[in-house]
Order: sequence, then structure tokens, then C-alpha cells
Amino acid sequence: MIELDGVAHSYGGTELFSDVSLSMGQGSFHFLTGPSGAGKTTLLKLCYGELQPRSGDVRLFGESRRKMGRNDLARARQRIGVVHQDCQFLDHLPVRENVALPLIASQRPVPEGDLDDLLGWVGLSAQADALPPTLSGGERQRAALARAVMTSPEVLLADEPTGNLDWDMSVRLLSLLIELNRMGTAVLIATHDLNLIRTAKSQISARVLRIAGRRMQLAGADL
Ligand SMILES: Nc1ncnc2c1ncn2[C@@H]1O[C@H](COP(=O)(O)OP(=O)(O)OP(=O)(O)O)[C@@H](O)[C@H]1O
Repeated sequence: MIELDGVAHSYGGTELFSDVSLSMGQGSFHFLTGPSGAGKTTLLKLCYGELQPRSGDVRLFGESRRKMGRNDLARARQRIGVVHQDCQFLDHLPVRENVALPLIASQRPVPEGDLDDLLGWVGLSAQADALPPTLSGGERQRAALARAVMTSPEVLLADEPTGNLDWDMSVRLLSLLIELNRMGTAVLIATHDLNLIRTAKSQISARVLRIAGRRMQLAGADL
């Protein structure tokens, strides 16, 4: 579904990484870990076509990113859900409208029953009419996850989705991501949290990739 083949990326002439390859197939589960600044967010941006690689190829659903026009890219991105690290919301709109935004923005109808189900799934039914600034960190992350899956994406990319959460809330969020994966969504989570990775690996089969020193490798068996 998403493939990176010998990809390199640099900012302002400084190479961040090179020769990175990754294949996210249907129903796969990947973790991406590595030190701060190694390029995890950048790699996620390459995976959803936000950035073009300096060299190598990125294929989204079989199509090379280089050959995709704006409409092709928009179509591919409708099949990819992204939970961003900073999970921004429109603060003047209630949670339910924020969650529905991907449909509203692409002028698609919002099935209210599905929206209610989704809010229930992430445990935010009681907060549906609240404004984002009143949410806790865990509630914000769950609202961001609900928004990312509103369009039933085939792939979900999550950038540090448990970044500011306590352990119980991290495990709760992880269980939602695992449930989504069991329903067939390919999932990639960028995280520093090795305990989270170990917890996930006790429940599902996941590949753990580590990006460091400008290269990406499979992490050791202890992870
Ligand atoms: N648009 C940009 N222009 C220039 N440099 C950038 C840009 N985006 C990121 N960088 C730099 O590239 C490096 C990698 O950033 P990136 O956010 O991909 O790392 P990361 O592994 O996700 O870090 P963290 O774990 O701290 O979130 C950092 O040194 C960052 O400052």
C-alpha cells in the first residue's frame, strides 16, 4: 500500500537519511523508533506524500509519488489517516465537528450514526459537544485518532500518539490502534516509548524499525 524504496531526504543540503526502504502491506503493523531529530516525522511525511524524496521512490497504492498530480495525491491521501504529533483542532468548533472535518472538507456527507459510533469507540461521547481547548491531553489524542479514521482509511500513520499521556491512557490508545489493525487497517506508529512497543508486541505481530545515524534498520529481537 505504501512503499519506500531506497529513499533519501535532506533539508537545506544536509542529508537526514538515505537508503531507507519500507513496505506497508495490507493489515501490517509497524513501529518506527529512534532518537529525537533522527527523521521519524519526516519519514511519515514521505509516507503520506507531503514530501518528495530527494532520491529513491515512494509509491502510494502502487503509484509513484513523482508521477502523481495534485488530484492523484488527494485521492491517495483520502486512503491514509494521519494522527499528527501536535493534533491541532479548530478551537471554535465542537469535537464532533472537528472529528467530521475530513468529510466536510471533501464535501462528503457526514453519516451522523457513524460519527456517534466513532466517538463512542474512542470514549468521547460525553465530550462530543465540548470545545477542543477544554479537552485533556488523552481526550485530544483520542479525538485526533477519531478524526484520522473518520474516512475509514486503509492506512493509519500516527506520530507520537501517546507523547504526553500517562501509561494507562497510552495503553488505552494502543488498544484502539490494535483493534483498528485487527479490522484490516495497516498501522505505522512513530514513538520513543519502548515499553509501548513491547506491550504491543505481546499482543500482535509488529515490525519495529529504528532510524538512527542516517539509516533505518530492523530493531533487535528484544523489541
Ligand atoms: N522543514 C524543515 N526544514 C528544515 N529542517 C527540518 C524541517 N523539518 C525537520 N527538520 C529537521 O530535520 C530533523 C529531523 O526532524 P524530524 O521532525 O523528522 O525528526 P523526529 O525524529 O521526528 O524528531 P522528534 O522525535 O523530536 O519528533 C531535525 O533536525 C529537524 O530540525
